[in-house]
Amino acid sequence: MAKFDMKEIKIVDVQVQDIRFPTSLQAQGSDAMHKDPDYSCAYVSIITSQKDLIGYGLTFTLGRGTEIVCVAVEALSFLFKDQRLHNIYSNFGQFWDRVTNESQLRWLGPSKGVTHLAVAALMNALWDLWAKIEEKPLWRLLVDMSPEQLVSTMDFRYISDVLTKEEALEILKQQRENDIETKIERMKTRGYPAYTTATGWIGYSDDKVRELCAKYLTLGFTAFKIKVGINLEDDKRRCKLMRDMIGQDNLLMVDSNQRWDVEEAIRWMQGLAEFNIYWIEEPTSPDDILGHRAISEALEPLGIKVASGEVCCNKVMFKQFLASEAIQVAQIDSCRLGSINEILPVYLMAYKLKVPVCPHAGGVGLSEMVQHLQLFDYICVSQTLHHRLIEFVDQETTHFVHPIRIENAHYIAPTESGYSTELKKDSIEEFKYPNGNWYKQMK
Ligand SMILES: C[C@H](O)[C@@H](O)CC(=O)C(=O)O
Ligand SMILES: [Mg+2]
Repeated sequence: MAKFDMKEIKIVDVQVQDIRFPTSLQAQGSDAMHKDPDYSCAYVSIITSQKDLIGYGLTFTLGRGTEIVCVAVEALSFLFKDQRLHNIYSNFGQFWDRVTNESQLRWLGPSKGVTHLAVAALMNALWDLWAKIEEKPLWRLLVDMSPEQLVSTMDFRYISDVLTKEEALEILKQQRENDIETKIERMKTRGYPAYTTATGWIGYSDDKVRELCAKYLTLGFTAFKIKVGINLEDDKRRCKLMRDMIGQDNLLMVDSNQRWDVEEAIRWMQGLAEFNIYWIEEPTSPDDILGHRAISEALEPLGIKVASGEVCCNKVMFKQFLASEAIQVAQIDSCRLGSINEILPVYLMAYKLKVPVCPHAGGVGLSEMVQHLQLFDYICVSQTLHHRLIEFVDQETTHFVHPIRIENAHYIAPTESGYSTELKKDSIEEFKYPNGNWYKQMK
């Protein structure tokens, strides 16, 4: 007998808080374009009529700007208030469409920018709530849903030229016939392989990079990412340093965070090719599909893949990147796309078009969320770990009530109910902006 009756429960309030961690002070998270990122989030609580039943969701931001996303959350919240949960979840895809296409607010997007980040925060909270109602970790909720139920959470408008609802259903049904129990067991015991970006932020000194490489090698990591893009000679020195530390057998990825023009990206990467680079991430404008394709073609003979997606704002953009072979690694982001309703069709398109998904993580809560999604992909969609890794950065994970568990450089399947999105009360009190304790002391 289910603990909660969704027909009885209503949403009574939607609250949003601006939470900012001062990570820029130590150059944590710095890259060629974001030199002083303060890892932040617009943090949403969906309060229900059922005592203590709250859904938490968030979207990742970088300091200034978080308050704008909070205003967008407030502007959308009327669509959630007073709704019965049954009405939302019984046709979740339709509800997603209603929120994403609210007839006045959609003008600010559609499906991109501040309003879409707000959609992600709100819908992430709804997914957390659903998993809590079912008393399951989110990944398990997805695994236990029938293919029909899963498809009913998605919206195929604008992507049915590449993936129809019927095809999605067919893929999910077909994969379910394979042995999923062994895969579930593997995720609980050995976990999902990770790579780390914690070693190579652009503001770190060479000594710090060395020290962190040594630390993460000891922890069992075999794949490392370093930030590049400002000065080629510096990048050569830093890549050599990384290679000297991690050896030739481990993977080395680089990330320029949208720094270059297309031709410049090609030349730059030709200059770094001697360091045996596995992928170049976000080499140019994240909206430039043709540019990514040109870079991919030029770098293919050098064995360098092109990765992108952390700011790819919707399923339509992903459709084009995937279908035009512009990227060889798809990096979905749990807060940039409009939550799981939009992420699942991207996983299915990537599966159909044979592009591995290696999600963007770290940030605030991204690792906590994407572990659930990547586990679902492994168990029910791609069913392989080949060429697949989840990013790992340990910043900000300690602020979560149920932080990620990493063992021997693998994400171990979460066991607690929900989407792992709840922040600790003490962390909120300390870092809420502008009146948290940390900010009061700064005045
Ligand atoms: C500003 C962020 O730290 C960004 O550099 C993260 C990123 O590109 C990544 O994790 O990859
Ligand atoms: Mg990146």
